[in-house]
Amino acid sequence: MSSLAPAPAATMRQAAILIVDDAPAQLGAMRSMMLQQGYQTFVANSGERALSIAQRAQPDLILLDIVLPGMDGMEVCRRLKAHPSTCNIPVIFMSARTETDDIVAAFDIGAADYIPKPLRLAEVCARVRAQLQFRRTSMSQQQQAERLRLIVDSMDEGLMVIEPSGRIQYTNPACDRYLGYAPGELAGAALDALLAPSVAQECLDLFGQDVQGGAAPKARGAREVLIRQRDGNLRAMDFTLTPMHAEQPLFVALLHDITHHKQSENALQRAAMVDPLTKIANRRHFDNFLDKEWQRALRTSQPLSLIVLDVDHFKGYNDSLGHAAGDACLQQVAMALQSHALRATDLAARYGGEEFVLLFGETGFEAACALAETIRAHIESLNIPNPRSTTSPWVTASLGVATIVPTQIDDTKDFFVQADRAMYAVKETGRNGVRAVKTGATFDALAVALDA
Ligand SMILES: Nc1nc2c(ncn2[C@@H]2O[C@H](COP(=O)(O)OP(=O)(O)OP(=O)(O)O)[C@@H](O)[C@H]2O)c(=O)[nH]1
Repeated sequence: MSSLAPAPAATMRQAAILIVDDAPAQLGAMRSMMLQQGYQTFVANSGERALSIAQRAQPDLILLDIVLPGMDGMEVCRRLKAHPSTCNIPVIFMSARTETDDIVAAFDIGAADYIPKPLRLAEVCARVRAQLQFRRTSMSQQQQAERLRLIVDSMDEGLMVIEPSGRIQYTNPACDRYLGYAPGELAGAALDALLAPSVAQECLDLFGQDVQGGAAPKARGAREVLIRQRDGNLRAMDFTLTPMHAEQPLFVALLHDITHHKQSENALQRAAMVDPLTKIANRRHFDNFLDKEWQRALRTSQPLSLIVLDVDHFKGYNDSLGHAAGDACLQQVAMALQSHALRATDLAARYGGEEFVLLFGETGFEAACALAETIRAHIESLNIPNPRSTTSPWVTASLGVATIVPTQIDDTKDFFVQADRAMYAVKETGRNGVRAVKTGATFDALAVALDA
């Protein structure tokens, strides 16, 4: 025993050793040697006792004699390995049997080591140390793996591990949750079950380049994709692909849900197009809409009609009833206008102050005149009193109409000016009326032809 190496610092953590031997002298010697090494010890002189202590005390290592009364060491080891609470405890056999068959049988049932008797105590200590060190290392690896699993499981981002063929190997709980799948259900699925075919193909191309290219693989920046959920709905996600440095080429996809971000982006976009007071389209929306409808009318040679509407004597209205009442009046007028612009090719908008505009696609001159008159009558029939009006006891409006079949030499600006001028002509001739003009090169040419 004097030749034994000093106990290494690691053993000061008091690893617990269970020593199983039916020979009291051997048991005693082993025990005092292990104590001297700084280990905590348990002893058992039978297989049954060894099993019971192992389950209760959960030692870090078991030194197990093979020849025992009753249940032999081989059977003890078999049972230890079969039980979940003891299967990971390393077992070192100690035996005088040194036949190859015995040694092979011992390793086959899960022995960590096999020490021949008579024991050389320094060798026993060295083997015990090695096993304990190995156990510590593998336990810390297990703990690390467990910690990594916990991190991946509790991530808010979805994570997928994908093979270069596009086969999904693993998805974390956030990914399953986002896409509405049960845990593990996506494993084995193809990437194109989730992505649009063109996007899935792009990913496969990238995988191919990374696998064959030999160049240092690098992460691809996040890109916005629509991912198909299990119920078929699409969900907007930021999608980042990163090659994984593993034995086999694999790719990690990170999915960041941007549905809320998209919703607020859409809400912002919508808000940017709406007049805050009246909640109908604003001038910017109208200008874009006019450009779009103009281009369409150019292609189809269909007429386009524009109404510019200005509330009459609105300054007087505000002055007599207050600004808040003025606001409410504008809201009522806007609602009335909105009710006349129902087709996808129509739009009612507040252009500014008490001025409104309405655009009607595929609407000719007569139809636009009729519409304008209906709208004028509608405003008057709202019966909103306007005490200062010299035109009517009620709030009224003046409407200018312009109709055009646009050609390449016409422009939207002049079209608007024509409707505006018509509206001012109504103002000058008593208000609460409609004035309409046909404008643009098509009608000019027609007028010339008729005059001729
Ligand atoms: N309450 C309210 N008033 C507004 C708003 N925008 C513009 N106005 C008012 O609308 C009035 C427009 O007055 P004017 O341009 O002189 O025209 P008017 O009094 O309607 O006279 P005519 O157009 O000639 O019939 C001004 O007093 C503005 O202050 C608004 O958002 N709310």
